[in-house]
Amino acid sequence: METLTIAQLGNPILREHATPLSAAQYQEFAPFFNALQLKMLENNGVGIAAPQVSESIRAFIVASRPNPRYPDAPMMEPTLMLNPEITWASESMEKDWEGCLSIPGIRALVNRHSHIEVRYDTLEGKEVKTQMEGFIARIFQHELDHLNGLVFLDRAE
Ligand SMILES: O=C(CSC(=O)[C@H](Cc1ccccc1)CC(F)(F)F)c1ccccc1
Ligand SMILES: [Zn+2]
Repeated sequence: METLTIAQLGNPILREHATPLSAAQYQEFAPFFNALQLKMLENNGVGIAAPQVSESIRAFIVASRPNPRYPDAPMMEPTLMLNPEITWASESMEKDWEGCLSIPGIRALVNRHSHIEVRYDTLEGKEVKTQMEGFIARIFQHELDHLNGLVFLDRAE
């Protein structure tokens, strides 16, 4: 596999609606998902979506960690989420700063749901249903937007 390149804003791939994966494909993509996680880590990201490396499939990684901007952000293992969905979202919204590996050097204030309930599949094909709030909920919503051809600037206040 050639090394992954992060698509920058202006690349039409970032504007596509990504394609769902069939469970039969999960294991097939395992090497790609490892490369995707490495790409995120080498760029100090707290998340990354497959379309950002020009693979228009419904998969992303969430990897919250404390950082200067979010000192109280929870430390979590990088988590691969396949065919992710929001099943419930709070009325209450919170505004905070976001960045994007596809739009380097730009930060914007973005309104996101404070609490969400989500579902996704793991690489092993197990369905996970869980609740998220705060920074993790923010990252999930940011990455899900990437699967639907949206970037955070589209929602900037
Ligand atoms: O700007 C970055 C890197 S940009 C980043 O990690 C994006 C994820 C993200 C950062 C901040 C808020 C929500 C999502 C990753 C992307 F672009 F692939 F989606 C950042 C890192 C830690 C905290 C805040 C910002
Ligand atoms: Zn992004």
